[in-house]
Amino acid sequence: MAVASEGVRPAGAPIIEVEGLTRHYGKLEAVKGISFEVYPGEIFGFLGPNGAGKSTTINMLCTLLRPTAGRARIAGYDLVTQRNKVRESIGLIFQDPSLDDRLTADENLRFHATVYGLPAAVSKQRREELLKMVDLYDRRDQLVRTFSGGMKRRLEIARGLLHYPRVLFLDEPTIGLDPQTRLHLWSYILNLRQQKQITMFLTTHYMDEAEYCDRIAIIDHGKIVALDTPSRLKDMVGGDVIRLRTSDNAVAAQQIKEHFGVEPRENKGELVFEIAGGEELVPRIVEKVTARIASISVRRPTLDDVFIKLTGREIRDEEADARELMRGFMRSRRWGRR
Ligand SMILES: Nc1ncnc2c1ncn2[C@@H]1O[C@H](COP(=O)(O)OP(=O)(O)OP(=O)(O)O)[C@@H](O)[C@H]1O
Repeated sequence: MAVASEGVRPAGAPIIEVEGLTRHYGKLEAVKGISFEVYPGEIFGFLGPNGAGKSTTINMLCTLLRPTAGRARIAGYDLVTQRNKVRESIGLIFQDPSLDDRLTADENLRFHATVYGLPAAVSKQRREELLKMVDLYDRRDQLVRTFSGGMKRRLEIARGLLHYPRVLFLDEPTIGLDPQTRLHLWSYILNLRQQKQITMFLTTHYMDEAEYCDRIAIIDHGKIVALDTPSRLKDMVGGDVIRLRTSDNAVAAQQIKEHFGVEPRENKGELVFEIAGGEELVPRIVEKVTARIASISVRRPTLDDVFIKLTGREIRDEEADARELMRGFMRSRRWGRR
């Protein structure tokens, strides 16, 4: 499988350097010798389906999981031999909430500041600054239990930044949140990058979310299959995406191949193919395909199309949807129980 070239490489020394990073769980090779670099101030995304190895990678980079092989440096510190230095340089925001909802927003931050050994005056000043930044200052003395999912995530972001890390790791930061809250949270993340020039490494399986990243590594079965900016990745698809539903897909596919030189694939009863200048070609397609056309659509490629092009599969599948639903359910139960 080809790995897309890294077309745009930001200037300066990398803040995350990963070389041949590998992790086995028994016989399973969950992460298979991946290599990449992230540059200061970048929002770098790891995009891939459930089970691709995203969490395993982020856990290794956060020093929570020991690599089986390979090496990595964060802010110049070696992941294995300088673990404490790495930990001082990073902030973490995980999939599952880790706030104490019996405490107030400010108490949660104060506890974290104590763990990091921040002097009282510094802690007070940063708590104030960060609570304002995530728009929770007015709610600082209220119990986290009364917060919405989006507010809790914002508080987690503030907490992850208390010790002024150089790199913030976010594992599926918006999982289980509704689309509007996800959008809102992203405006905070982008704002944060602008204000603090912080480097962010995040994992996601949401295509729209990956679009916010400066660069994306697409990961599948523990390997990076492409790494580039979202727009350059989409260029790989090679034109617009045309979907066609006909009364006889076999005949239509043959005619498209004959007249346009592309071989459509069948997906859920539709013929799908990529071609440059799709909109202008629609009348000719209608003319050349003799099977009755029930529907035809043309759109610009998405990252989903890139993933299909690279792996032959869609990134979302029903199993993943079901797993995510279950995760949201478990999370709401856990919060409810406390
Ligand atoms: N502790 C573990 N023991 C054994 N296998 C594991 C363990 N953690 C993960 N795996 C396996 O390693 C592979 C990669 O999992 P990982 O959680 O890193 O993927 P992911 O891309 O983050 O997916 P998800 O979003 O579902 O967490 C999967 O096959 C998973 O089942």
